[in-house]
Amino acid sequence: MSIMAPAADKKLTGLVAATFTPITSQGEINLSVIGPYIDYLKEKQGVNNVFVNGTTGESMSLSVEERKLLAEEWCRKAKGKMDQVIVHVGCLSLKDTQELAHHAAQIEADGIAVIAPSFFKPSSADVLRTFLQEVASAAPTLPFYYYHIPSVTGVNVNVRELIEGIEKVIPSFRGVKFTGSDLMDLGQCISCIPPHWSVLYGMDEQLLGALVMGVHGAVGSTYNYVGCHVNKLISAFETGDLVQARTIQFKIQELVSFAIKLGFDVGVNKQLMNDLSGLDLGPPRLPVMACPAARALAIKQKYDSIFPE
Ligand SMILES: CC(=O)N[C@H](C=O)[C@@H](O)[C@H](O)[C@H](O)CO
Ligand SMILES: CC(=O)C(=O)O
Repeated sequence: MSIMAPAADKKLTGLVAATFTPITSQGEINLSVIGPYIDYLKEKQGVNNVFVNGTTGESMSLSVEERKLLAEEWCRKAKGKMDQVIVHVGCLSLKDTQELAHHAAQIEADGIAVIAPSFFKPSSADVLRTFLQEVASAAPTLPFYYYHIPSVTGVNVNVRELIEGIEKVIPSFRGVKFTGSDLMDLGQCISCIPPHWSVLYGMDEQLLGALVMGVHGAVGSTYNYVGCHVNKLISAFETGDLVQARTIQFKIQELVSFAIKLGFDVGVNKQLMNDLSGLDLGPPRLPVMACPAARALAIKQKYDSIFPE
């Protein structure tokens, strides 16, 4: 066996919570909540993987230094508790992204994920692949995931085209977090990848469609508080009980569509999580606005009516 083999190279499957970043009322990152947050996810939601410093974690509104401190604390507190900690390291600057990738390797994260830069956008799948290759070279042994989220980045490359043969330039490539609705592209990715890679779906409200297509897991913000229900959805799907799987998916759709009508951004989502979990994750950071208390409470009431105790 090569000594260059990644230490924790296990296939990523099941639910992955895209975590919120705890912030104090003064607007500083709040590392003290991360330990209790991990216990909550494990014990109350049955979620054993986290995706930190992503969209939900407001990574693009954090400094590189803050992202390092957060990633380090997540890795430290998750040790022996979570199966995997995936650290999102994407930034607008290649240098910053490489620095965070290198740091993630030092703190023994289980993997890194990278979104496409979105101010100056890669002009083609080839250019994006070259960017990803430069990032991976800063952490060559760490499992590497491309994070596809065209609704946010505006970079809508065909993922199948991007990943075709990508292991030749990124030997550590292990899969895709696919936050998009193109089930054809999703299926074409799943059908072409080697068995030890993972494709994880990122549109929580339509996970069942992606499970049918063959995804290996899911990364999402709502698994912070509906993870326990979605674990049942996945079990029902795996045992062939589509009626039960649909029943749960329809409930999640009812919750998310209700939230979207009230303006479901990270600020609202974070306040909903505060109300449902009892954790104090604080407010979001500008330009995301804090959520009016009444709005999150209305969504919580909807949650309580959809998922009575
Ligand atoms: C755009 C966005 O943030 N998508 C998240 C994951 O990637 C999802 O988890 C959504 O928050 C969720 O599906 C609710 O719409
Ligand atoms: C939602 C998601 O996957 C993220 O926070 O990046």
